[in-house]
Amino acid sequence: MNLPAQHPLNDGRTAESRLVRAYRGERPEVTPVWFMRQAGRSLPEYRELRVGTAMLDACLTPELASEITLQPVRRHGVDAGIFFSDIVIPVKLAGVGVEIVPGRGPVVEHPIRTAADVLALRPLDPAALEPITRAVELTVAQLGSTPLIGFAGAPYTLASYLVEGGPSKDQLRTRTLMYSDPHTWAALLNWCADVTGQFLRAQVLAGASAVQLFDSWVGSLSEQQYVRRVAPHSKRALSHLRGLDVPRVHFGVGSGELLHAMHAIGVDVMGVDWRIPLDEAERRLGGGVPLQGNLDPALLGAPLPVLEAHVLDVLDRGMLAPSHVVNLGHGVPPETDPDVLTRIVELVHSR
Ligand SMILES: Cc1c2[nH]c(c1CCC(=O)O)Cc1[nH]c(c(CCC(=O)O)c1C)Cc1[nH]c(c(CCC(=O)O)c1C)Cc1[nH]c(c(C)c1CCC(=O)O)C2
Repeated sequence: MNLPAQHPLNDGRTAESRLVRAYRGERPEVTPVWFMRQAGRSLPEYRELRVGTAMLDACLTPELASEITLQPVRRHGVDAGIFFSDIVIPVKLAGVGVEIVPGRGPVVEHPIRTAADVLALRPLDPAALEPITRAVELTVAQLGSTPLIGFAGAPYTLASYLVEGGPSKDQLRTRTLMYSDPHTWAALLNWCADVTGQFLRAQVLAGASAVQLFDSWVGSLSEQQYVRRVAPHSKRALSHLRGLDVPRVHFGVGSGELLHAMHAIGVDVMGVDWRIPLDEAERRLGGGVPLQGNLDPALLGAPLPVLEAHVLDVLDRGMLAPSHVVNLGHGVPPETDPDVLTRIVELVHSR
């Protein structure tokens, strides 16, 4: 491994954690669990800390980003922290005007739609990643033997925000660009792959013990277009982790038809949304792939006995995979009662 000697995976702090073992395909006695968007608006302590600070400013203030990352770990006893940041941070650090509008998501000042727009994109100066490095270092020092998961947005999902200028239902303009101007498309996705790959590498070098590549909106693509026009760029993003032996997780919403192709870019673990059961995901992947997921976030608001039965069903189906990390099929909805998340952690750990 080319990880720094004092890296948590190298110095033994996290290598034997339940999460890292499960990501490597072992079955620890207790199934690990964490939640996408575990840090954030479901927590009153998060809302309190965020008062008066814009989302992306919070991400770039190391002490704040670190504290927000730690909050759900302390509160719920989850098996990992997920670094508090956002997929658009590397885009912003490369000089693109982007902010996060509360309740809406990332909004880009000048959407990127033409060859000239793509040509004008600047590379990311590695020095700009300093606040990320610092925040990760502060966080892993506090986490001790609990692993930190680093993450980044995959090129397609990032490009969808750049082209649409904000959140969109089915990435229509983005897909139109993909069909109409393959050269501009490839240049844009390569740029996204490099900034997002640099962001990912910085987190691992600073101490993250695993990474998750979020291709959240990949479900709007056909498998054929994914393989031809997107997968090579996702691979390129991961190539920035060359020489760094950390488990790689890949996840997209509505990606049931793409599981096999998404796994084939060279990842260790597949995240599954709630639309197909884990035994079906296992079948589609042809067996042998560790799985993560896939509680339906809608059930967080259901009566406790209904939710608990669902958790047990997901655990049962996960037994068919070589290993399983419990998570939601997408992020924690902001209106979730945080005690419900704590209850899920207790239930998973008690089985
Ligand atoms: C698509 C995407 C984005 N950002 C992210 C993705 C991929 C994951 C997914 O599919 O949800 C990734 C992300 N964004 C955030 C995290 C933090 C870590 C965690 O999961 O706890 C992670 C992993 C913080 C955040 N990122 C955002 C928030 C909410 C903003 C706030 O609290 O003010 C948080 C906690 C903002 C954001 N950023 C983005 C969206 C769609 C939104 C939501 C808009 C809203 O509902 O307000 C883009």
